[in-house]
Amino acid sequence: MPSNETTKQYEAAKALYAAHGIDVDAALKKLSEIKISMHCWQGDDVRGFLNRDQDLTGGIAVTGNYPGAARTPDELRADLEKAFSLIPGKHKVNLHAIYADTDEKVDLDAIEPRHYERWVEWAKAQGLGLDFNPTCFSHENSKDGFTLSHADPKVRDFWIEHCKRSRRVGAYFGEQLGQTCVTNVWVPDGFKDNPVDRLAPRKRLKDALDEVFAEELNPAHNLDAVESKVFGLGAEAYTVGSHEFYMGYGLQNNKLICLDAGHFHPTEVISGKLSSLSLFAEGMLLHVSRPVRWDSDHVVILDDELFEIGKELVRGDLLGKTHIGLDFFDASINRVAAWVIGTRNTIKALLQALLEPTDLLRKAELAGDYTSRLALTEEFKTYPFGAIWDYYCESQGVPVRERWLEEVKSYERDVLAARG
Ligand SMILES: C[C@H](O)[C@H](O)[C@@H](O)C(=O)CO
Ligand SMILES: [Mn+2]
Repeated sequence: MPSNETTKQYEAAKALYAAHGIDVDAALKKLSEIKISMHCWQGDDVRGFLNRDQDLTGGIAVTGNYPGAARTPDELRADLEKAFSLIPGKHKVNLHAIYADTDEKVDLDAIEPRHYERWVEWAKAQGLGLDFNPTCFSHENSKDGFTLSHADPKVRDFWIEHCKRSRRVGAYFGEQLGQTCVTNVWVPDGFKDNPVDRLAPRKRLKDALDEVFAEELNPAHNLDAVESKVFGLGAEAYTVGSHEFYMGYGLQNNKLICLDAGHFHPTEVISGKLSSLSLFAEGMLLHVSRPVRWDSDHVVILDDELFEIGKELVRGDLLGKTHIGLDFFDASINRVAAWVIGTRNTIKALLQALLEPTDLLRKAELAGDYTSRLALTEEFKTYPFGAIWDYYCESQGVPVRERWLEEVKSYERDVLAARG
């Protein structure tokens, strides 16, 4: 229950919003229904448990050596639980295939739902949903930078098999948990230098995806997404799975189109793409991230783009067809804190958007009153949103403001420090 002081501040703030016709209680109810898919790989620097001897490849990089990374599935789950205890709402965990929790030595082309059973049992007990991703990197068969579009059919088949099996794991999650799992395919395939033939790898990728998606799965259990990228480390000149490629593929094949905030040119933003995609796509998956000069996967902060993403989703009523996931990995700070900061910020941006008097602003815009549009959007930025956020946190039983940091610090002292 929120304290008297928090409630007092909330009531005062609520009256200001109500003056513009905003129902704050309804906004909070809506917010509590939005699930954020928190990516497991922030907890251990994208290592996973299947190929721990392999270096991270695929043109992505984690920098930093902050102590306390999870080394086992139990440690990772304990860290996730800690993070969720500091984040309001009930959410999802996004797993990569390499996070299988099994005593068997299993390769990626042999994974089965049973290798993820412990994750399902845990998710059930925690009331969480699960999402999934085939891991097409950090493996012997991806060492030359190509997977599903590989010119060698043997290598290609390995990855096709892995992706097919990943979808079945996704369907198993959805069926077991009663919440649709989004299985997202991202491959790092690309050339460091200018290719002669841009078409052939794309043709191979298209055909490989057709094979991967050939099996019909119950959409209530599993939805497929495809994720593009402009470039990766070591694949600077050409990426097979470009935005145009996957937009075309997704539209033609009714797949969710995944937009990762770090996968576009530095001045290009994903918020601006949502309205267009919503008119044509089956749905969208977001990888909310923060590129700093490149796809650096910094922890998400409350910046203009995050607010804009929230506003686009709310103003366009796109929450029903958009799955919100996070994708960042920073090993230079406490990893539990990284999750808490990024996830709380994403929820805050959605709350800001839900508290906007959109109808009023839309009327001003339609009437050509751009002066009011600008004046009001600027004034609403400093409305007492913090008081609403504090009330929401307390009513959801999680710490207000920076109080969560103390809990992370003591977890670091009591649990993470022992890991070295
Ligand atoms: C772990 C990766 O970040 C993830 O699979 C993918 O979504 C990506 O964004 C690669 O750059
Ligand atoms: Mn991503």
